[in-house]
Amino acid sequence: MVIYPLSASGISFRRGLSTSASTIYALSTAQGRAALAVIRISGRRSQKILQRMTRSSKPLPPRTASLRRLYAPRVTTLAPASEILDDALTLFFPAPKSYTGEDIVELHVHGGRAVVNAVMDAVCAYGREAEDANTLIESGEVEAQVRYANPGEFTRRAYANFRMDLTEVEGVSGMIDAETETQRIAAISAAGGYMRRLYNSWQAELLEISALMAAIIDFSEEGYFDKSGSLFHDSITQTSKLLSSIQKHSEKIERSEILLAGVKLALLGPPNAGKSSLLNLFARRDAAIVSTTPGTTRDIVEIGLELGGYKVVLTDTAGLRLASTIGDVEAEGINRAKRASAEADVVVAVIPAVMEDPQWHKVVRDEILTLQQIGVDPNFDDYRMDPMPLQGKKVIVALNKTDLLQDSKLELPVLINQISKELSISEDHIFPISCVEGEGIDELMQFLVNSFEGLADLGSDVPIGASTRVQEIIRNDVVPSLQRFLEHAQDDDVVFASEEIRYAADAIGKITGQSTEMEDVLGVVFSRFCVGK
Ligand SMILES: Nc1nc2c(c(=O)[nH]1)N(C=O)[C@@H](CNc1ccc(C(=O)N[C@@H](CCC(=O)O)C(=O)O)cc1)CN2
Repeated sequence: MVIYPLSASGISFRRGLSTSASTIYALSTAQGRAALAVIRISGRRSQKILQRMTRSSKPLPPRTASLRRLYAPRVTTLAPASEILDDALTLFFPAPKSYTGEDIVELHVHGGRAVVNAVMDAVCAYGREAEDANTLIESGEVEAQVRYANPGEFTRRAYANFRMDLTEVEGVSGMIDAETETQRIAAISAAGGYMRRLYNSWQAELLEISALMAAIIDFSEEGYFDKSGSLFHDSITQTSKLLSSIQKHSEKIERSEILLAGVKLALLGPPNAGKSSLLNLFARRDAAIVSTTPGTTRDIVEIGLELGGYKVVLTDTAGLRLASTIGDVEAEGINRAKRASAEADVVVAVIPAVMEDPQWHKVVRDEILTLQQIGVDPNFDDYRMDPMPLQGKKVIVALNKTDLLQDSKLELPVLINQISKELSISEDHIFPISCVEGEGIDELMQFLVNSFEGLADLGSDVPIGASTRVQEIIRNDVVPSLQRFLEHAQDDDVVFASEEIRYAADAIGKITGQSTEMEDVLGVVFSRFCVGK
């Protein structure tokens, strides 16, 4: 039997070999004054450190919170009372049932800077006491140490000890970085093992197909299998099905991306229309300079905010004006404004209900009409939500300063109708607002939130977060190799086809951080075909 090496990539993660001599500790909560702080210790010496620190010889009850007094090492030169460090809630998780798979101790202390520093100094000092060194020399280890953890080292140990795969590791960092509700939901699917299970199931299926292919190759001469046989046919069907679900998954990741990176929302409009005031209302803070002098916003102000659970990157742009009436600096600002609007997912055109300069529409109208015609990336077509009479950009009008109208009941319908016609924007997409009085802001925001939902268009699916690493492996390795499999299979090229399956399985192994072994393939072959018989 020909055995093809699976891990051609040669990646080695040295997993399972992590009987690290060092015990690590770190402040797991944020730096700085706080009500509480959690100090985590992981490694063989953690229990010993805790016993000494609490001056207790009793082993701690596993996985149970207990209130203990923490003492400084006796070396202190200060008054005896200073030996008391803090009263802390302590936890002990014995290996292997812990986050890292090693013994873990958690100290929940008061969150003052001096408390944290003193407790951490004590952890280090107790950990380095000579007695331990003797035990370690006996056990044949030289370099046992207690030291402050490197970034991500607890999770790295969790991975090394097979407590997590790489998608879960990435999920954990996603949980920590999540700023919005959607980002959190996207991260929990990875952190909670959903991606691991999904990718492992793909890999298991590929190994099964690989086993089929190996059997076809090995026994074809003996007449048990042939290329026209049903097994070969089955493997092609199975692979095409798998390929299509992998492609669907990949599209879902791309759609989720807009939620994760943020919807790009641009504010556009003539000078002094109230764009910055609207931005401030959105951001609920004074983020942009609000001034009544036209042309204040010469540059682009970018603000990240959360609207209805969506991350939004909002750009306030320079007011559009006629190029002949402005200076170079402002002209550059206007160019940037145009670029920002062209790149935006949604554009809010802010137009004052009472026009100071009737020339506004020459510029704004042209700009908005151009935006509507800007072709969007064809890949984004399916995410575009509604059947708006717009070709390209989604443009919404905020008709501002309605408080300045003499008789808004009478004037507004006329204005809305006029703008709708001039800009070929549906009346439903024109929102009368007053930034000064806060009128109509909620309705506008609600509409925006609804359109964000349309942009990501995940249906009933939850957003999934996948790292660029994962996306690239799926896009550049897994999908192409399965496509090549189908091509080779079409040409009855069983050997080449079978190599592609193994390549795809190996690529998925790269995603989860576990490399596939030929043993797995053999295991499946034996269980399915009773080869030795
Ligand atoms: N105090 C505290 N809170 C925390 C954490 C932590 O480490 N400490 N976490 C850190 O990220 C998260 C929880 N994650 C954890 C994941 C696994 C285990 C653990 O002990 N796992 C064992 C036992 C599981 C069980 O009880 O059945 C295991 O998997 O074998 C603990 C925390 C969030 N909150």
